[in-house]
Amino acid sequence: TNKLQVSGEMKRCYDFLEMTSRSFAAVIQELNPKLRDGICLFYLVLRGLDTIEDDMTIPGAKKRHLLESFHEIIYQKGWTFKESGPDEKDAILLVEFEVVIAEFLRLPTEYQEVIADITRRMGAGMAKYTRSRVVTMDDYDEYCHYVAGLVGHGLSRLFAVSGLEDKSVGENLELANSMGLFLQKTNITRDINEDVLDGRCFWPKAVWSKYAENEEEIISKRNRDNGLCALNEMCVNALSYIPHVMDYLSQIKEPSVFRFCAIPQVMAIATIVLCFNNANVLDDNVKIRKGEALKLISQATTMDNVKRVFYWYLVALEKKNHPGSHMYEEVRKITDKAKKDI
Ligand SMILES: CC(C)(C)CN1C(=O)[C@@H](CC(=O)N[C@@H](CC(=O)O)C(=O)O)O[C@H](c2cccc3ccccc23)c2cc(Cl)ccc21
Repeated sequence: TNKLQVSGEMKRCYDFLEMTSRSFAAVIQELNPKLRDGICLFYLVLRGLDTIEDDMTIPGAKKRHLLESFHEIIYQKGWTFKESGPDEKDAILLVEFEVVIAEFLRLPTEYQEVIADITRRMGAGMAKYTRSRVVTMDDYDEYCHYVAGLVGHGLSRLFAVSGLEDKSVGENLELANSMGLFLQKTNITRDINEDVLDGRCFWPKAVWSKYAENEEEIISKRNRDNGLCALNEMCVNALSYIPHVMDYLSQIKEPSVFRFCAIPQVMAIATIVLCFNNANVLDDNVKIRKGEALKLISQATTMDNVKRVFYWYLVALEKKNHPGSHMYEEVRKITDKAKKDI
């Protein structure tokens, strides 16, 4: 990455990228120059939204106003926000957000319009969910659409606008949505212990209320068998996006765009298979080992390799799926179908 060619402010933006998510920052920096800055800035704008959404010290009305107007804030030179709670890990990004805005305003107008449109729709969706909980399965799909599906929409439109991918990639937004939902639903399923201990819960009440009286009971040791039933239902729900993920990745041609898209997906399949029927998820924040992650990153280079990775993990899932484990039949259907298709 010849950083020397970027402006001082853009250099600072890449510093923020590395602060927020080191491993993924490297993948963004390896993107084709036509997309590198645009996606770095898109990522930072989304991280700015996320930092506001996550900050429990911002009063409800003020938070909703910030979320709903963030798509206009990104056009306001000099805007900064110094009121983040002390625990917000990315607070520095909002303090120095004017740097992101200055560079955003230097992007081609077409890129700005995609980023602003997604920011507007995501901010409105996040604002809606500051008031209501995720109750029904439709709420679950809608919330994940707002915070992750729309990212797929925006990225696919940027890929098309850059000319590096076919126009159709920016039009088939159902597949793009599924790319985001697979990642987000995997994260939500994995993070239940951390979220419940933080007083939050993104698992739909429609699932957990069959097995627990309240959110704390999902992870309690005395309710373990029921907690595992809920966990397995959450895993099966996330696994349902795999066919769409395969179809989406099959249409991506530019190598750096393929890796950018494939790396999070191979991490997600490994994570969701690790979570299935795994009581540790209810007690801890389980993560795939660093060595396994590095191996996955090295594999996420071609469609054939990605198919092999998914196939391998679905065979591993089949091995974990014992008669008597909850969702046994549904998992059988997924693994049998995948063994035919992949
Ligand atoms: C919520 C989320 C899944 C959309 C977050 N999200 C991702 O998870 C990142 C990966 C990431 O940040 N990994 C972190 C791990 C972590 O923080 O959990 C890492 O350090 O490796 O990838 C996604 C992402 C990348 C490529 C294609 C996508 C298509 C649709 C939706 C999202 C897509 C992402 C792309 C952009 Cl532009 C912005 C955000 C994301």
